[in-house]
Amino acid sequence: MGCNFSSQSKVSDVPAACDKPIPEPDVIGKEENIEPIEHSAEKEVVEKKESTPVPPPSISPQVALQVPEIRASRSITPASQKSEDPYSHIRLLLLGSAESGKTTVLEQVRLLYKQHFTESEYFHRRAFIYHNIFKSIKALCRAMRMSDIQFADPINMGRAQSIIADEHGHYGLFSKDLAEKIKHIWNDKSMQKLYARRSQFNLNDSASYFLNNIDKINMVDYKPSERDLIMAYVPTCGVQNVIFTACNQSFQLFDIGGQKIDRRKWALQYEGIDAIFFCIAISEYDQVMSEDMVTNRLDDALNLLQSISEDPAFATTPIYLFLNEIDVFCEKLSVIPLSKYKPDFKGGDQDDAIDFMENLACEALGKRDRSLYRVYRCIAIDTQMMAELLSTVFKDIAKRKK
Ligand SMILES: Nc1nc2c(ncn2[C@@H]2O[C@H](COP(=O)(O)OP(=O)(O)OP(=O)(O)O)[C@@H](O)[C@H]2O)c(=O)[nH]1
Ligand SMILES: [Mg+2]
Repeated sequence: MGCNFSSQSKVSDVPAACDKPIPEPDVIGKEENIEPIEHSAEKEVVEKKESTPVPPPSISPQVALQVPEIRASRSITPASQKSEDPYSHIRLLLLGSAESGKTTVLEQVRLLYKQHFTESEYFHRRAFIYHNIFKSIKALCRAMRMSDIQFADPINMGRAQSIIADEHGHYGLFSKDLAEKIKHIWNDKSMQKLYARRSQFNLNDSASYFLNNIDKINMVDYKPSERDLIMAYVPTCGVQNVIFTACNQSFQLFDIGGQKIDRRKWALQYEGIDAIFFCIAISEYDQVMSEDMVTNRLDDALNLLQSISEDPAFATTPIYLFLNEIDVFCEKLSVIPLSKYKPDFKGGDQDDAIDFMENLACEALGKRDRSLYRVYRCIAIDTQMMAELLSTVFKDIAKRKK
């Protein structure tokens, strides 16, 4: 049986998705402070501190989007120093391992609670969309090389080799030649067969979404849509936060990078936190961490949840647990049996498998009073689902605060 308070999300008719990216060296550059946005109506503020730089928009897009792949300062300013009166808001902290959906939740909050993106943020996300596309096609080419599948068009073999050999980050418009190569490879009949087996190798969850839209994206005047922003993966380095109003209450939501290197600085953000949003990508049951290529990602996420749950700093702080990526999880189950990785799972349908995952999470929260956590099943890229879920959660938090 699952825990109480679960939102029984529909697991049929969910968007198609795929696997996590093949690990590569960290992306980055120097730290960037994005100007706070002020909305005249409610004076809501978005503050950002990410260390993923993008050259200034004044440079020509072709040149400007070539973001260097250097990781620089990852310093995190303690949340308590980030606004004049940090305790005037209900303070929420997003935690979870890398690629668990934390930033996706934050970006849904921004879309749903009308925190518009600045031009520089669009520019920044756009750079990463090119990078996401290149990383995905490279991962697919590598997987093809390792598989027993041959390209339907033999010319694509040479194209794939050149993609694999290309060490650039590709944070900008693709040349016409490169765009054509990517399209030929992606549209190869055999590639589609390989893609159907994507659960067997690491691939970004949004690979097909962006690869299918490459013509629209590879345009000088391309501006990402809201959907594109939600689908992009921009690894968070440092901390970012958004201030918004819900249930007549002011909230401040903090999002921190979930990679191991970032976790060392998490504790700087713990002061004065009113509730934790913890994300687990339950689809990761068969994957290993990019940091060490050994630790199972789900086990890592559950251990992390347990350590946060048992941290004295959060002894009385409610945890809202988001069992995320239900769509990818359900898609994967038929290809990669859960019992192979979790022998305690004795089989059953999708709902049984989700219940099993929920039980694992509840075990990790085992020492915590039942009134101090809620568990929700979600697909963070689904804006409608998140609208309902977040509204319920904000109401609950506001009620607790009264
Ligand atoms: N299909 C699918 N994709 C998702 C879901 N949630 C997030 N994603 C995608 O997964 C990728 C990673 O999500 P993020 O929200 O950036 O992950 P994160 O936890 O912030 O990762 P770090 O910043 O590295 O700690 C993005 O491409 C998202 O679009 C989901 O429920 N389903
Ligand atoms: Mg993030």
